Amino acid sequence: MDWNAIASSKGNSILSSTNTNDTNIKNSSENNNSINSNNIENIPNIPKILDSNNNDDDNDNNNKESKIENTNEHNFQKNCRFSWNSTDEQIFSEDEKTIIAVGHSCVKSVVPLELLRYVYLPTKPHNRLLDSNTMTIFYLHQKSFLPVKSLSQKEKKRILVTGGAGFVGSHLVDRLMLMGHEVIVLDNFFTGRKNNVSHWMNHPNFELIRHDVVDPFLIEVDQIYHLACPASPPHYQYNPIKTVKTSVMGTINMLGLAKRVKARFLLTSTSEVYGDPEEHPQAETYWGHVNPIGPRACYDEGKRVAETLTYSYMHQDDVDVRVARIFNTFGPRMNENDGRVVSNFIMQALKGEDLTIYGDGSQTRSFQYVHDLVDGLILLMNKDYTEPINLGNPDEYTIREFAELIRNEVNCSCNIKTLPAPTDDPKKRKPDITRAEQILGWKPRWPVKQGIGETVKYFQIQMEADLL
Ligand SMILES: O=c1ccn([C@@H]2O[C@H](COP(=O)(O)OP(=O)(O)O[C@H]3OC[C@@H](O)[C@H](O)[C@H]3O)[C@@H](O)[C@H]2O)c(=O)[nH]1
Repeated sequence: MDWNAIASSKGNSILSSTNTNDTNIKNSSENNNSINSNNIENIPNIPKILDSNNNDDDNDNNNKESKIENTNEHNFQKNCRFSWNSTDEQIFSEDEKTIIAVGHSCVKSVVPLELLRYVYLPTKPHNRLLDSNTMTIFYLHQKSFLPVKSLSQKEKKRILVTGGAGFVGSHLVDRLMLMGHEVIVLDNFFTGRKNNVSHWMNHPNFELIRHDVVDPFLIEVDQIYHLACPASPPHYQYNPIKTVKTSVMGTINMLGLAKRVKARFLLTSTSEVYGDPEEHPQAETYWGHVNPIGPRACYDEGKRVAETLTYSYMHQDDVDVRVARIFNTFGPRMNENDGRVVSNFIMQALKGEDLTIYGDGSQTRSFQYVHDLVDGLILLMNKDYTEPINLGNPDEYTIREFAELIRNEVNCSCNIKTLPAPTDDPKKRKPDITRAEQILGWKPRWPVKQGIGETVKYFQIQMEADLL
């Protein structure tokens, strides 16, 4: 991204201003996604930040067209009158219908949604150009970055995110970066992807390290968000021994690190610790119903041991811990072949294939959008509470209802076909989020339909750009 125009824009530089109300980010370049040696100079989609007062300067018609189109896309402030010092009341637009920001002011995690969308929902990929004639990809050099908050030395934390190149991890990293912290990502890229965080590479606040948490790692940090572990059933069942090792040895290594450098440690546990629940909805006090020798055990029991380890380090060694039990989560950057129901249904619908329901489709799940989860994780990390907390959206669907919802959202007339139910597939799941509401002041803000809309758009963009 060449945002050098930032420096030269008059007055409201998005980098230096704390109130970005008058700042527009525009893409004034061409929208041609295929390239040849003649137009390589005109590499498309290089956004420029211009002073909004300068909008009328350009008399070139073509340029005007592309400006209008891209203004709608990148004008972070147009409809939202967002300020970096926004309060929680300013998360929604004035008509209360549109979400314009994410986060919570009490932990200073509020950032404009448009900034985040700029990296996960570009109309064309920012850093890649596919030449379909020669089947070659040009990777574009990013010269500058989204604006991050300027924090004092006291406020600025060094934060380690294990699994930070994965689906959830990369959204957490985006938010922590925009908040102004220093972020170190550890990932072995089994399910994570460099592209999920490539927009931060070479940023002075960012480091990406290829490392498997199964091996010890030493670094001075203030906080550790421990996410590293494959989360989709086909992925975690692919190599169950490795999944157990990741949960057990990976968590021991990260807890050992937290103990040594006195960092606060947050474990991302899962609703799967409740197994095939006999209590509904599931509160944190429920002990669960897990088959210890079934195909899901490598993940379910792995995470249960990870929780046991976390509280053992707390009691025995005084490690400062947090535990989030994450319920089904979806959003952009899910792996298209990750095998979970949301990405499966969306990809099948976009390709016009049959939607595959496992079993009779009467099993239920409750789906949360990824921004809500990131909000909850940051709140939990920064609150003084050590018991486990459920993070999920209690909006419960049968899988058959969910298939209908995706068909409507994608507007496809695909059929539904049923396949055998997986062994030990939980029959129902819904979080009791009373604790999160009372302790964190958190509840989901994203209606499932709205999150699905963004996710469908993400997969559409990826498909159009031939990136899947
Ligand atoms: O194509 C599909 C995929 C999945 N399903 C069904 O949809 C339901 C949800 O399945 P997913 O694979 O998305 O997720 P699961 O609920 O089984 O596991 C998830 O639980 C919570 C998280 O911690 C993990 O991300 C994951 O383990 C299951 O009943 C599954 O059988 C389908 O009907 N069709």
